[in-house]
Amino acid sequence: MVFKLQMRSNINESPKSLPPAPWKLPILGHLHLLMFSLPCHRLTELAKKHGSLMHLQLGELSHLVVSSPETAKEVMKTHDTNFANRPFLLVAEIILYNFLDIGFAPYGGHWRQLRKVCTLELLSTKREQSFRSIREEQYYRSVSFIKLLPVISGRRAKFERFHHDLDAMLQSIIEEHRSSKANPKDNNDVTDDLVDVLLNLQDHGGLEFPLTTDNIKAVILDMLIVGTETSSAAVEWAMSEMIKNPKILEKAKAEVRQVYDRTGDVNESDLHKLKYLKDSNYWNEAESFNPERFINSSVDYKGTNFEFIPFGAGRRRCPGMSYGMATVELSLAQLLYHFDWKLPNRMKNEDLDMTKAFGASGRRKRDLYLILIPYHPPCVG
Ligand code: HEM
Repeated sequence: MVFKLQMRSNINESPKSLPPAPWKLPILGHLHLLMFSLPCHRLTELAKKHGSLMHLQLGELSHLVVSSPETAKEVMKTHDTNFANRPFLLVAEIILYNFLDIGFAPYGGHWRQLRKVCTLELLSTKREQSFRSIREEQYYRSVSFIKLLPVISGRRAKFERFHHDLDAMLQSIIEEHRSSKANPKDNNDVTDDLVDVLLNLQDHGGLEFPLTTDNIKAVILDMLIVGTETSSAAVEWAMSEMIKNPKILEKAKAEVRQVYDRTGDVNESDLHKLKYLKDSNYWNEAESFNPERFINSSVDYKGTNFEFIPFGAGRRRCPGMSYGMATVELSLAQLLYHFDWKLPNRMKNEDLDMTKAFGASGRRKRDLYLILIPYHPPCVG
């Protein structure tokens, strides 16, 4: 099994036109098959048995599961718009203002407009720098809320209470921005941040669909939750894999220190010099961590090579790809540059537990605890 991709489709196809499927239960469909182990592992087993294209019924939605890059390309060509819709999630309905964000918006004009705003106004290179301060500030304000997400276990009343608190926080952020816009003298910040940009678009954007305040709140949540969860999960896994494979850790550390030792300043502008760090953990022997496989390889991560699609593919592929890559690479470069790392309590590297948690961003099941030893660069005292 070299590749696996789950695609969603709610087309009412007749059973005859659907690809092969495992046996299913009357109401659950195939849900029971994914409940007792990690979906990615279970799907791999099922694909081995049923072929490179199978059909799974999960509740009311029909899913196509594709397990080879060639089949994926073919299927995307013929069914592209069907895969542009998201599955229904109660948590997204309640927390994201009835799907008013980008990530869960149904495919159509409204989503297209938000996606354009996101790509051109929020995640453009020009904006990236000016958003750094708000990302940090708002990240800390909301992190305690975000941490609660996995604890909430599927009940409408709990989601609604959570949404109520989150909404109050977002409302106060918006009001603060409105009032500092109205009183520019009290405001020391000269650059527009993410909220300012969205409020400006709401007031003067000339958009096809009006940008409501709920829209703005939902988009802020997308940027905070999607943007931080995915990047931090990637950093956490990369660190775990390197701790488990000390030779790789040494190589990555040596490269980072060779590039940055001259100044001691780990900045974004020299990231392109790090060849080894542009890692990942999929593919041939998909379960083994082997960054070497990407060196001199023509396969990239941008969504056209279906062997490797960490950011998705097609119309809904991740608009935060460049930003996410920069965040992950810079965080790893800083962690590797400034510290040496070891496991606590004389734990052996090979004993590090690598179990994945059940969930969308695929985090570690158990937190990663490491001892850090500061590194003193030769040039900077
Ligand atoms: C390493 C970091 C990241 C990874 C691995 C990642 C991965 C993904 C994936 C797999 C998707 C679904 C794509 C599909 O359905 O085909 C997605 C969607 C999305 N991502 Fe990311 N992402 C990352 C960082 C970010 C950042 C930093 C932001 C914004 C600040 C962001 C914003 C979004 C949004 C808004 C969507 C929904 C797009 C839509 O539905 O049209 N992501 N991401």
